[in-house]
Order: sequence, then C-alpha cells, then structure tokens
Amino acid sequence: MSLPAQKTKIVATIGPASDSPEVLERLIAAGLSVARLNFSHGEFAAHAATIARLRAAEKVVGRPVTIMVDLPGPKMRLGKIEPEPIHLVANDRFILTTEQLTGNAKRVSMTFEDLPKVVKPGDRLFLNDGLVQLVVERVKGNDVECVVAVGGELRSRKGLNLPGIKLGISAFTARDRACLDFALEQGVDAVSQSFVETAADIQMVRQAAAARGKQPFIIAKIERAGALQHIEEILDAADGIMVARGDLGVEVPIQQVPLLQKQLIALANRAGKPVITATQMLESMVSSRLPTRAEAADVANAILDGTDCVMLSAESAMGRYPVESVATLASIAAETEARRSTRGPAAMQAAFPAGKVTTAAEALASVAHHALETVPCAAVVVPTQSGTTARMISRFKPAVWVVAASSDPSVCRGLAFSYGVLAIQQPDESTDWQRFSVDWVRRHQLAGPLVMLVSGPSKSAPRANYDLEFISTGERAGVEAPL
Ligand SMILES: Nc1ncnc2c1ncn2[C@@H]1O[C@H](COP(=O)(O)OP(=O)(O)OP(=O)(O)O)[C@@H](O)[C@H]1O
Ligand SMILES: CC(=O)C(=O)O
Ligand SMILES: [K+]
Ligand SMILES: [Mg+2]
Repeated sequence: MSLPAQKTKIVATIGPASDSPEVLERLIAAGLSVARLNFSHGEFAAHAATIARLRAAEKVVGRPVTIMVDLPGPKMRLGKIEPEPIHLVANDRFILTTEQLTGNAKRVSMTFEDLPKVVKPGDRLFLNDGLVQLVVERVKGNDVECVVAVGGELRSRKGLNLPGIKLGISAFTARDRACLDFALEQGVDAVSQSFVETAADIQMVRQAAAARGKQPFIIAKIERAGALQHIEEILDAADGIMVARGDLGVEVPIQQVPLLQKQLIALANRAGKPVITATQMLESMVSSRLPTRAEAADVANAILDGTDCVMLSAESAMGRYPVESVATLASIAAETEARRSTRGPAAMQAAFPAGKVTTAAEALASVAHHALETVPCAAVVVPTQSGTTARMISRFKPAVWVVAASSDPSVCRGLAFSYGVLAIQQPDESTDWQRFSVDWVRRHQLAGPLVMLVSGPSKSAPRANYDLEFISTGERAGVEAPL
C-alpha cells in the first residue's frame, strides 16, 4: 500500500453504518488511522466482532489501524425510549426518573441514581449536546419534574449535562473498569477516558490496565470545565488529549470553544503529546454527500492550529456517507498541509525561541526541525524506544514523513495518533540504521538527496550519543555528491 496523501491522522467512530468488513476496508484505504469504538453504545459482543473485523481488514488493506475504546465515563444518559424519536415542545412538562422504564414523550428514565438529590428547582438540564433544554420545576421522590425550555428531538441513550453542578463521582466509574477489562482482553491499543477532571482520573485508568499487565495508550478527553484548571497535570499523566467539543460546548459557553480548542492544541503540541480535535467536524455529512464550507474550514483550521488528528463521530458511526467522510477529511488535510508554514504551528514558533529546550529529546527535535527548513531531506528516520523523540519532532508538523522504528508493537500502535509519523516495528540491536533509512526512502520512491537519521541512547546502547546524520539516498551511498 502506498503512503497516505495526508499527514494528519484520521480517527473515525465505528458503528452500525461502518462495521461491515467491506466498509471497514474502504475506510482504511481512504485514510483511517484510528478506529474509535464508543462503549457508551452497543453490546460487548458486537464490539468484539467489530474488533475482529478491524484486525482482518487492516491485513487485507495492508495498513495498520489502531483501535481506541472510548470509555463512557460518568456521563448521564437517558434510558430506552420506544417508539423513538420523541419530540419535546417548549413549555410542555417532562419527567426524568431514576425508575427503570421504557420512556415516552412524558417520562424517561435516567442512568444517574443521585439526580433527584443533586438538582433543585430552577436548574437547567441540557440533553443531546444541549439541543434540548429543561428547567427543573420540582423534585418528587425518584422523579425530577421539568418544563421544556428548548424543544427538540430525543432518542434512547442521549446524554444529559448539568454544567457546574458537582456530581461527587470520579471520572473512572465501575462501568468504565468493566469496559476497560473487556477492551484489554480484546487486545485494543488505546483507551480514551471521558469527563476527566484531574490527573488522578487518568492514573486510575493506567493503574487498572497495569494490574492486567497492559499498557494501552491513554487519551484524556477534555470536555469539562474542571479539566481546564488541571490541564498541565492531565497532559503530564495522559499520553494524549482529545478536544471533545460535543460535551465541552455544553459544559462551558459554546462561544469559548474555538479559542479553548486553539489553547488545548498549543499546550499539547508544547508537551509533545498528540491531540485529537473531535465532534461535528463534518456533521452535515451524516446525511449529505458534501460538507458545508464552514465544516471544510473547521477541519483546515484545526490542522493549521496544530492538531494531530481529526475525528468523525456520527458521520462514520451512523451516517449515510462514512467512507466519503473519511475521504473528505483526507483531501482537506492533504491540501491544507501542502500550504502550511514550514516553520510549524504559530504557537510552536512562539513557544520555542532558541535555547528554550529542557530535555535531550527536545533539543534533538528542535535541531531536526530547524535542519529540515534548510536541508532537503526525503524523510526523517527515528529509531525510538518509547516514541518520545518521534513525537517531539512530530509536534513541529514537518513536511516530510517521520519514520519511527520501535521494537515494541504497542509503541508503534500509539504513534498512530501523531501527525506525520509512520511507525514500523523493527528490532534495534540487529538493524543497520543507515541502510534501513536509505532502503525505506527508496522503497517509497520519495524525492530528496538525503535522509535524516535521528538517534539517541537505546536499550542495546544505553551510553550512545544523541546524533543527527544526513545520509545520501543516491545509488553511491557514502560518496560525496552534489545535493
Ligand atoms: N457502537 C454503536 N452502536 C450503535 N450506535 C452507535 C454506536 N456508536 C455510535 N453510535 C451512534 O452514533 C452517535 C454518534 O456517536 P458518538 O460517539 O458521537 O456518541 P455520543 O453519545 O454522541 O458521544 P460521546 O459518548 O462521545 O459523548 C451516537 O449518539 C449513537 O447514536
Ligand atoms: C467525543 C466526545 O465525547 C464529545 O465531543 O463530547
Ligand atoms: K463515550
Ligand atoms: Mg463527550
């Protein structure tokens, strides 16, 4: 399979519209890097079948796909509604109850037992990402009686937000633990934790996985106001973050979301951790073959901000055009990348004036980045144990591929989230890296007289120097020739 035309990584939620072998293969061929399984929906058995089909599809297409399970977190959801959808009309009465029942247009159950205890008359409740709004009139036993403030359509399992109300529960719930156990048994590569508020929420996920002997790549979903206060510690604890604009746009005023997105991307870039921009990127493509101009601009702007990944939700999970949606992201990304500044995202330019690096990996990445501006390299090859050096280079969004070679398959799977990084599983001790670099560039027929090899200490050579070499890609490797 040839190299993708875009370096931005594409994450797509797999659901009823996309879980057949045929569609999965087409998604991968169109540029999918990470398949997201939302464990807030669907049965374990169905997810297990999807995972098996994804593993088969990546082999058929010949491109790896990282599988990320999105844990439900403490998101409050409506129970079952039948028949659905129901339509709520402004000023109507509507009851949320903690009793188990099949919901209708008057009364629907809620997954959060304590709801009647934490709300009071006058509180505003947001349903379905804020599309429907209720105001609490009175609490009576298990029932929260409301008046519809903003009407609209509701379906089973839609979310409920109570911005600013303390729920007294941690992000990693008992249900999340069960989902995590199942996901790890299935051998998934990554998990995303919803409604993270502090670093401790991520540490709980990491410890629970470690207790099972697993080290998944862990993404912290930033979708709650409290997370913004603890963003530095969350970035430190997590392997990457997601700007989860769906809930974020209800939990904080929606007009703050665009600049928060830019700030979160800049902070993640600076920390050398990948960032996913998510939700409604191509929302109109749920039912339309083409995106709106505003959506095309949103995708391009997220890329210019410095996002590593763009994500599809309903577009690929339940929309009419899942493959077209991935192809649309891919083509907007390829076009935007070709014209972006070679100096990297603006926030990175400002963050790293000369001499501000603090670690050896950062220093090496900074030198690599500056060298790429003047030296015509076909690619950058980085033998890497943990993936850190590759991620440090990736955050400058270089114009050429960063080939990260690691002996650890889980490190390779984690690098699927990083912009412009292609991970290859390769043993360190037995590899001649100069030869490997030249072979890789030739095999992919990439233009450029040189390939950059960036190396540092490794398990087999713990005392090796940090090093940056330029290797000729010409037939007469090692012989001085004009560039
Ligand atoms: N595995 C699945 N089975 C059935 N429907 C699904 C599945 N995954 C997603 N969907 C449908 O696609 C919609 C969009 O997916 P998405 O992952 O954005 O869910 P969400 O509930 O809106 O958000 P989140 O849980 O991320 O806050 C869901 O609301 C659901 O209707
Ligand atoms: C993806 C997600 O959870 C959100 O946007 O809220
Ligand atoms: K979820
Ligand atoms: Mg969410």
